[in-house]
Amino acid sequence: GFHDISLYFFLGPDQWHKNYPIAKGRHQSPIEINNKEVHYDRSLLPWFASYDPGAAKTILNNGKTCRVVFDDSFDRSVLRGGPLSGVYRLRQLHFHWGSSDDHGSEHVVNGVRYAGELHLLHWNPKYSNYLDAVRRADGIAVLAIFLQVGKTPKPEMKRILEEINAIKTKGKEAPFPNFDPSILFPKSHDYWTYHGSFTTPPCEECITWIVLREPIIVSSDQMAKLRSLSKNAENEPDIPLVDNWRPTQPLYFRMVSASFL
Ligand SMILES: Cc1cc(C)cc(S(N)(=O)=O)c1
Ligand SMILES: [Zn+2]
Repeated sequence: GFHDISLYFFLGPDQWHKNYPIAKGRHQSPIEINNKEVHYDRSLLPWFASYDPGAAKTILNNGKTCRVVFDDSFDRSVLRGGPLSGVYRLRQLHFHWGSSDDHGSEHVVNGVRYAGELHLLHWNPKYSNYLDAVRRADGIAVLAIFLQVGKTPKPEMKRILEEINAIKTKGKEAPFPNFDPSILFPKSHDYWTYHGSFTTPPCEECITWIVLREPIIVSSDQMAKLRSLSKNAENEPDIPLVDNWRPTQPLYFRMVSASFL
């Protein structure tokens, strides 16, 4: 249908504003993070994730990314601290990647594009539900982790990538029980934070971004695994699911704060 997001990637991010004017807003994501414009904020607290592995439910291919969804019916898996006030409930995680290892991340750091980017999306339970939270400036918190291609991949990524065969085409879903995504975190919790938006339509400006400085290492084969996903449904001609990242957007008058010197 016309509201099918994958159509928007087909039309191109520069067309999104025709249906979602906010896509040309002043608080859009992703952005380029440049050391010159970053402000070290020593009042920033460390962030903490306390996730219940039992909250993991399913993994699915929705035609625009590979997504793992979690039970967010109560404060079961939460993110707290950092720039956030109160706890935010983990709802889903998903990935962005390119058509080759030299690009694919959404955020760019001092001109460096990574092969991919993992987003863990959380919502503020002070609002009655997720759809209410996406209409609020402090409604959503996304923890973003860069995927860097290297020789010694993180073994914890294997579990997700093994499931990829079961969700090759759009609409395919498989059970994904007993998974604590914090095993994917890098050693350092150093982060940048700024206020931004969804990187896909409707591009709501409701996200407190927490972008980790340290990437996690994946192998080139693991990135190829993500690229083996298809945008199309089972009985349709194959369209590789690649390059599901939005180009960086203007920073305008925003401050990017760093938790580290
Ligand atoms: C596809 C998609 C859905 C949602 C809720 C959030 C995002 S993002 N990239 O802004 O975290 C992407
Ligand atoms: Zn995302």
